[in-house]
Amino acid sequence: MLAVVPPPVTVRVPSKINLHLSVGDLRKDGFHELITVFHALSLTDEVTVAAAEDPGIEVYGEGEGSVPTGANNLAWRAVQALAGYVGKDGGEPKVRVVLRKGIPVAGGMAGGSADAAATLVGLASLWKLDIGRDDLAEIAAKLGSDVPFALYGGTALGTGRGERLVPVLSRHTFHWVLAFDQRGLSTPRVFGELDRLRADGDPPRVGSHAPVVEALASGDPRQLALLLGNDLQAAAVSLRPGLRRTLRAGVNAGALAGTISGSGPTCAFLCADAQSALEVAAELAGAGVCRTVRVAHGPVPGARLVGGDDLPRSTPPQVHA
Ligand SMILES: C[C@@](CO)(OP(=O)(O)O)[C@H](O)COP(=O)(O)OP(=O)(O)OC[C@H]1O[C@@H](n2ccc(N)nc2=O)[C@H](O)[C@@H]1O
Ligand SMILES: Nc1ncnc2c1ncn2[C@@H]1O[C@H](COP(=O)(O)OP(=O)(O)O)[C@@H](O)[C@H]1O
Repeated sequence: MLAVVPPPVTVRVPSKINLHLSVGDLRKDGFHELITVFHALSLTDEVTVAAAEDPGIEVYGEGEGSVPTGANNLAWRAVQALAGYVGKDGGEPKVRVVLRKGIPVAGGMAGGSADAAATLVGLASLWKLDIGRDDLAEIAAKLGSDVPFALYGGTALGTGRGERLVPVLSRHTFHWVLAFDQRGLSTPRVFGELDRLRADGDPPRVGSHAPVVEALASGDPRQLALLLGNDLQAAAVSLRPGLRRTLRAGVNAGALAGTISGSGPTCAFLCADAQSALEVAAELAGAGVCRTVRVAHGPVPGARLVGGDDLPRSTPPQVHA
């Protein structure tokens, strides 16, 4: 009898920027307490999962040469985590994962986390699992601090090490220009640099996230522009001083404001509208301050099956402190 092989499943998953990132103390487990406002952008990766006798990972697109294809790829760790959770294939899942990357690698936009989240959603469909997004989020949090957000997307307040999420109302589509740097920055290195800067002095800290949440509800990009802030920015600029010039160039090109996303080095520029974003992107591309420029909008939904039925629940559960 012929075995029925299920058709491959493709998932589109957003990148993220941090509209607000407040870094607290270093915890005993090596992580820092965070308060962050995540915002999912239309710059995406696409992940295809398929049943295969020759398991493994293939990577194409943005930064393909610098993405590991072995067991340390975050998407493969997601395969193993879900297989372990449901007791499938004795820990050696017979699947092939193809990553088509648009998100810059080690860019502070959570590309690896996005691929892990997409893999969980794709496999849940491929294996016809009766599992919801909230159960996947528990597995996701073990894979990395940013992975749960990539499942839900939208705009959300993240606390803990970033994995505890509450949705934030965002009334508007915001338009962004993204400047990719020549090389990535290591997330642990940037957190370490912030610890060093804080041990040596007192770099300025972002204030409360509340005004950012209010600006999102108002939907006014000009109000939001005044409030973008990231405690990791000083550390990223300290490690990569050229970013100061990139940030200036975006504002000189007509952006309302610029910020470094997460641990960088990608710079995100908020623009007044879609037309302005195109104009800023064109001028920034000619300024010679970055490798590549992209336009994107947000918020957009989290990991979604392409052309198929989706898993239930599209916003994170309410969590009360
Ligand atoms: C900084 C942020 C902001 O959204 O994004 P990126 O710049 O990486 O995209 C995240 O906190 C990154 O999350 P993620 O990239 O998933 O990090 P993880 O794999 O969980 O952790 C990698 C390392 O970063 C440091 N880390 C991460 C999160 C956190 N709250 N405190 C930390 O100190 C730790 O050294 C940890 O070992
Ligand atoms: N699927 C993946 N895509 C990108 N990078 C990955 C992936 N899996 C593991 N990595 C590793 O994770 C590191 C961080 O990548 P990424 O998630 O893109 O950046 P960031 O943590 O800055 O948001 C990369 O340098 C790479 O070595």
